[in-house]
Amino acid sequence: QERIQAQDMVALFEKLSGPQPGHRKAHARGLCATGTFAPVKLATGEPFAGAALLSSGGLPVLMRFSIGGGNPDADERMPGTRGLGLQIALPNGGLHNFTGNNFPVFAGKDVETFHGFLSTLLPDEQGKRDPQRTLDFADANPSVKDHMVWQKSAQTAASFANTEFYGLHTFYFDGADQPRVKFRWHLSPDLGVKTLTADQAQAKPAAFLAQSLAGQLEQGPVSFSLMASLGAPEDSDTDPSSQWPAHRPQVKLGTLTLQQSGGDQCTGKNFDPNVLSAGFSGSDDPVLKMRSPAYAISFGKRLSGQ
Ligand code: HEM
Repeated sequence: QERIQAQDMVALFEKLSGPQPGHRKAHARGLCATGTFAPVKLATGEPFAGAALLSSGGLPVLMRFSIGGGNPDADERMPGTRGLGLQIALPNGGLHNFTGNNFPVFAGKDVETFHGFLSTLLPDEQGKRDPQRTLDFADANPSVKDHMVWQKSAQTAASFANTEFYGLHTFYFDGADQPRVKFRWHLSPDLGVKTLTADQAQAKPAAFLAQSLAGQLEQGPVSFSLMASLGAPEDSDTDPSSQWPAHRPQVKLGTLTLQQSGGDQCTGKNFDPNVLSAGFSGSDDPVLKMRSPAYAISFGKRLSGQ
């Protein structure tokens, strides 16, 4: 099997959505927001205790909520991928990014499988798409199946504030007075998960998510809990299509509270998920590793109007 590079992924995204100069090559449609991160207090020896990320309250946060795909005018009534790029600024000048999606399992065990899966969505020479190609690919590549099951059942997000976001990859934390922590993170909306039926979604305008979020912010606090699931030795740390058992212990790391939504502070940002604060590191997951070069290529292109 041919090795797929970051530029091949970006080229495929550009084929799927057509060239969109100046826009992100994935998650092109987005909504920026700001807020603060308040960490929980952890006792010495507990997992994550002593992390710089968790050592002081009220850290400034920049967020970008998004719709999957390269179309900057994507219809928000459509079910499917929603994303969140989250950047926490530490007092020492460090940054920690958490960039996740609303699905709990990735479409493929590695970059080649993900690329193959997305390629089945391209139209043929006659401009026709063939869903059977995708089904045949899934039969030959079972690691995309759990994601396809999710996609089939996914409903339209009612609001970004009512959406759960999953980091999918495995990360590590190395701190003093504790064994190495192996974890996967997710953000759980404190207002609860809410989705729309197809009829409810069709009754909305094509763009409603900015207003939904602004309305919720007027009514009261909008927040998320940052959670970490702790992995057992047998849980995969390199395969984002392999879900960990749901009963793994969970630690709450803190609360993310939104202050404002709208604005263009996210335009010049790159929410590269491998930018991590002291003590944290990414696993050898090849999909996680590919994300840094792919985001950098897209970042450079969009900043230069390509
Ligand atoms: C090989 C796998 C992947 C590739 C090649 C890829 C590629 C990209 C690219 C090129 C961008 C645009 C970056 C920019 O212009 O700033 C992007 C954005 C994004 N991706 Fe991925 N991605 C991958 C996997 C994932 C996964 C696993 C997740 C979720 C866990 C994810 C979530 C997001 C989100 C939320 C954004 C929007 C970030 C923002 O608002 O700036 N991606 N991705």
